[in-house]
Formats: sequence, C-alpha cells, structure tokens
Amino acid sequence: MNAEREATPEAVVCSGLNYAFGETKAVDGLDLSVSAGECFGLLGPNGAGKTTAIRCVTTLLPVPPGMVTVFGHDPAKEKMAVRRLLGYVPQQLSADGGLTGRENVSLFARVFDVSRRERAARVTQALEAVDLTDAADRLAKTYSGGMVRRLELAQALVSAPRLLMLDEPTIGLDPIARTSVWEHINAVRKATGMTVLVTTHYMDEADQYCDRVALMHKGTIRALGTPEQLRTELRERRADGSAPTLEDVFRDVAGSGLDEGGDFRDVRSTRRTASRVG
Ligand SMILES: Nc1ncnc2c1ncn2[C@@H]1O[C@H](COP(=O)(O)OP(=O)(O)OP(=O)(O)O)[C@@H](O)[C@H]1O
Repeated sequence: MNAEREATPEAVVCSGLNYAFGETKAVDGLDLSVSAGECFGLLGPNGAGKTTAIRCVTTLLPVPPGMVTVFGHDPAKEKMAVRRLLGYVPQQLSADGGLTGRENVSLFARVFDVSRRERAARVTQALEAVDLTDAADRLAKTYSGGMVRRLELAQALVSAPRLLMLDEPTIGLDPIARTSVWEHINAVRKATGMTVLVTTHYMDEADQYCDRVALMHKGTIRALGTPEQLRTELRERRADGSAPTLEDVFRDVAGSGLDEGGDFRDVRSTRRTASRVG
C-alpha cells in the first residue's frame, strides 16, 4: 500500500516550461509540481501566464517533450493518454444554451469517449454531483450564472477525471454561488481523490480551499507554499505585529507589477466572465 502510494507519480510536473506568443513570453521557465490528490491554486495578476500554462498541461497548446508530465505522461508524446486523465473548465463559456443540461453533459461524455454502455449513468451521476438533477431537462439558457458554472463542472466531471483543471471557476459569481461551486468540487474530491488545479483571482478562496498555492508573475513562479506558510513567512519578515493576508503576500512578491494594470480584480476578466455567464 505504502509502496503503491510512493509509486504514484505527481499529478502535474512542469520543468522549465516555456511558451511564447510571438515576442511575448507568456510562460517563462515555469517549474511546478502538483501532487496527486491536492487542490493547488495558481494565482497571479492578469497576464501572468496562468491560462497559457494550464493550456500547455491540457494539450491545447503544443509544448516540446520533457517540459510537462501529467501522472507521468508527457503531452508531447501521449496526447490522448493525457486527455483521458483530464477534466477542464475553461474561462470561456463551454455550455450550449440551446441544449438542456443533460444534453450538454451527454455531448461531453461522447467527446471524452465515455463508453456507450456507461454514458447515461455517468451523465446522471455528474448532474447529481453538481445538484442539477431537477434542472437537467431545462435549456441551459434558462440557468442562472451559478447553475451554468455547475453545469460546466458536470461536463468536466463526466469522464471521471483524475485531474480537474479549472480556469477562474468562480469569477463574476455572487458569494453564495461561489461557495456552492467550491462545495461541489470538494465533495467530488472527497469521494474520488481527484486532483484539482485551479486559477483564481479570489485570494480568500485560495486561502480557504487550496492546499498549496503558487503566485505566478511574468511567466514564472514567485512564491509557493501553503497559504498558512506564505502568510507566516511575510509576518515574520515584516515583524511589525501585523497579520498579513494572502493578498498582502502577493502584493509583496509581485510588487509594482500588480499596479501596472494587473490588479486581481481586473476589469478585463470580469467583463469576459460577464459575457460568459450571460
Ligand atoms: N492567443 C494569444 N496571442 C497572443 N498573446 C497572448 C495570447 N494568449 C495570451 N497572450 C499573452 O500572454 C501573456 C499571458 O497571458 P495569459 O492569458 O496566460 O495570462 P493569465 O495569467 O491567464 O491572465 P488572465 O487572468 O487575464 O487570464 C499575456 O501577455 C497575454 O497578453
């Protein structure tokens, strides 16, 4: 049993990951390791490179061999093996308002190659897991923003992923809907041991729900640890009796970078999300 656990590879490893859009180095030598079963938060201002890094891990952006592994599989060599392990909720709307909740989840089940025999049961389970059973046969365009987000979660969960990747899953939602999304994620984690890699601008969420967090700034990691470790380190460094928040930690690490238009509650993301959740 112990030997088995020791043999479990890290869920995600990025080793000197680089990705550039023309002259823009979006990800610049990123080293990152996410353990199996943990909830890992990738934080940072707009433009830090979080989405690009996540897309490299999901195989949506091509990277050379040796820079990324997902449970030991290299996306450059084993794209389909990696995809079978993943669930991904992108920032952009991934549900179709003209389909019912059930039809949306069924579509993902087909795309992610859930076997025909298991499909109906898995769709029902995924909808149940996010509390959408009662609304399953209504058109998604009648859903609230929080329900749409939970539907997208069901779409990502239907293939029973070992690694769930969520890009800003709660931005733009009211506090009750945000809590609800996290409660559903955590219930599935508890039941399945699924690993979660999430980007968020909400420091309070990262503090509350993530086992470890990394601050990404200008394409690379500037701080890494449990929220508690990072807060304690800053408190000890400041030694002025104040009790820093996680946001203070990240302002300290990223310095003026956060004020150069990269604020955590950047208008750009909010607008993007407003259009996403309709
Ligand atoms: N398709 C693209 N073409 C050109 N440049 C891009 C593209 N996507 C991202 N970039 C640039 O790469 C850098 C990193 O962007 P990325 O979206 O990965 O950051 P992010 O941390 O996810 O920010 P946000 O919170 O705004 O999503 C930015 O400078 C961005 O402008």
